[in-house]
Amino acid sequence: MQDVENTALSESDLSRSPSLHRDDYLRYGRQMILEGFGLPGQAGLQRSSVVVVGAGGLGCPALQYLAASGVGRIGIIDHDMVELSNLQRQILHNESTVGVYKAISAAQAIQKLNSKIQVDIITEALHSSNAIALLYPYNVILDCTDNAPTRYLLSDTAVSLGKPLVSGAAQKFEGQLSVYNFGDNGPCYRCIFPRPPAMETVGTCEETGVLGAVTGVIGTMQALETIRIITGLHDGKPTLLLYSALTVPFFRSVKLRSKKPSCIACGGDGVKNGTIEETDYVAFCGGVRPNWEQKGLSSGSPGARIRVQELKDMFESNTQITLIDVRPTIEFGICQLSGSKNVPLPQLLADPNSHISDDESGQVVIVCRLGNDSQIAADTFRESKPNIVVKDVIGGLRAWSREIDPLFPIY
Ligand SMILES: Nc1ncnc2c1ncn2[C@@H]1O[C@H](COP(=O)(O)OP(=O)(O)OP(=O)(O)O)[C@@H](O)[C@H]1O
Repeated sequence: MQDVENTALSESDLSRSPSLHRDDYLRYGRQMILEGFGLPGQAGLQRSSVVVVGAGGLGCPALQYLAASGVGRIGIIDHDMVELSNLQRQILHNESTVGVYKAISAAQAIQKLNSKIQVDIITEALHSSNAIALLYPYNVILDCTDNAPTRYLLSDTAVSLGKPLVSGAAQKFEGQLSVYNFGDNGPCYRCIFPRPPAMETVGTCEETGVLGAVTGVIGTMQALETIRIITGLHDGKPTLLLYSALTVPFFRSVKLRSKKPSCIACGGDGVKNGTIEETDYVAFCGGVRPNWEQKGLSSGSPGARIRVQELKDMFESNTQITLIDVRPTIEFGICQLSGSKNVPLPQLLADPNSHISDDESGQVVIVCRLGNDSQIAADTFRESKPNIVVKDVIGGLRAWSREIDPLFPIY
C-alpha cells in the first residue's frame, strides 16, 4: 500500500544532493545547524508536501510553524468561515477576516510569513467521496479537526494511501497527540479506537469550551511531529501524548500497541478506496447531533418545544412559568434570563424530582445555551412527572440573543 512517490520522504530523498536558494541559508540557518537536521533536513522540508485538515484552533499554530520551517507545499482544507468567537485561539485569523473562508484567511497569513512556499486552498469539507483525491498529493496528513466522523475518515484514507497521520485534539484544559499509520507496524486510529465514543459524551469547543493556548500547545506539537517525520528525526514509536494544563507534570505519554491484525482498516487486506467512498462516517459515529426523538426519548406532545418568540410572548402576557436554566453554574454566572433558576444538567439528571414540585401550577420551561441539553432535561422531567407541562426552548439562549434581544450576551 505504501506509495513511494506520495508518502513521507525516504532516506534517499533526504540524501539527494540538496539545493537551497542563497537566502534560505540565512532564513533557516538556526534549524539547519541542529545535529541530525542539517542541509538534508532543510532540503527535505522544501521538497515535502503536507495537508492540514481544519484551519481552526489546532490547524492555525500547526500551519504557522510548518510554513515558517519551510515545508515546500502546504494544503489547507476547511469549509468553514472565520467567526469572532474563533479569534480567541485561531491565531492566523483576525478581525478583518471574520466572514472569510478559514482556508483563505489562513493561507493569506502563512504566505505573508513565507512567500516562497506553495499553498493550496481547499474551501470544501472533506468527506468520503473526495478524501482520496484531496489527500493523495501530500506526503503527510494532519488531523486538526474537531469531530469523530472526520477522524475515522482521515484515518481510513491515510491507511489507504499509505501516509502518516498526525492527529491532535484539544478541549477544555486538555489535549492529545498521536501519529498513526507510521513507523514499523504503527497502528491506525481504528486500531486504538475501534468504536466511536457515544455522541452525548463528546462535544465541540463551542459546547465544552477550550483554553486557546491549549490548542496552541497541541497544534504546535503536530507541526513538530510532522517535521520529525519528514526529516527522519522521528523514532516511529507509537505513542499517545496526553497534556493537561492544570496538572503537573503537564505531559504524560502512553505507549501504544502495534497495528492490530484484526483491524478492519489496516489489518488483513486493509481498507480499500471503494470502502471509504461507501462508508457513511456520520452514521457510524451516531449522527451529526444526537436526535433525541429518534433515540426514543420523545420530546412529548406537539408544542413541547417552543421558539424564543413564544417564550417572549409568555413573558409579555405574564404567563405563569417556572424557567429552569440547565447550563453549568459558571455559564449561568455570565448571563441569564431574568426570573430563571439555575439547575445544571448533571444535578437535574441525578435527582429530577427535587427540582419541580408535584403541584407545579404553571408550565415548566427549560432553557440552555444551544437547545440540546434542554431537550434531555425536558424528557427527564416528563418521565418523572408526566402530569406536568414541560417545554424546552429551540436554539436556547443563542437563539434568544439572535432573534429577540441583540444586547443579550452571546458566547
Ligand atoms: N470534514 C471536515 N472538512 C474540513 N474541515 C473540517 C472538517 N471537520 C472539521 N473541520 C474544521 O476543523 C476546524 C476545527 O477547529 P475548531 O474546533 O477550533 O473550530 P470551530 O469548529 O470553528 O470551533 P467552535 O466549536 O468554537 O465553533 C474547523 O474550522 C472546522 O471547520
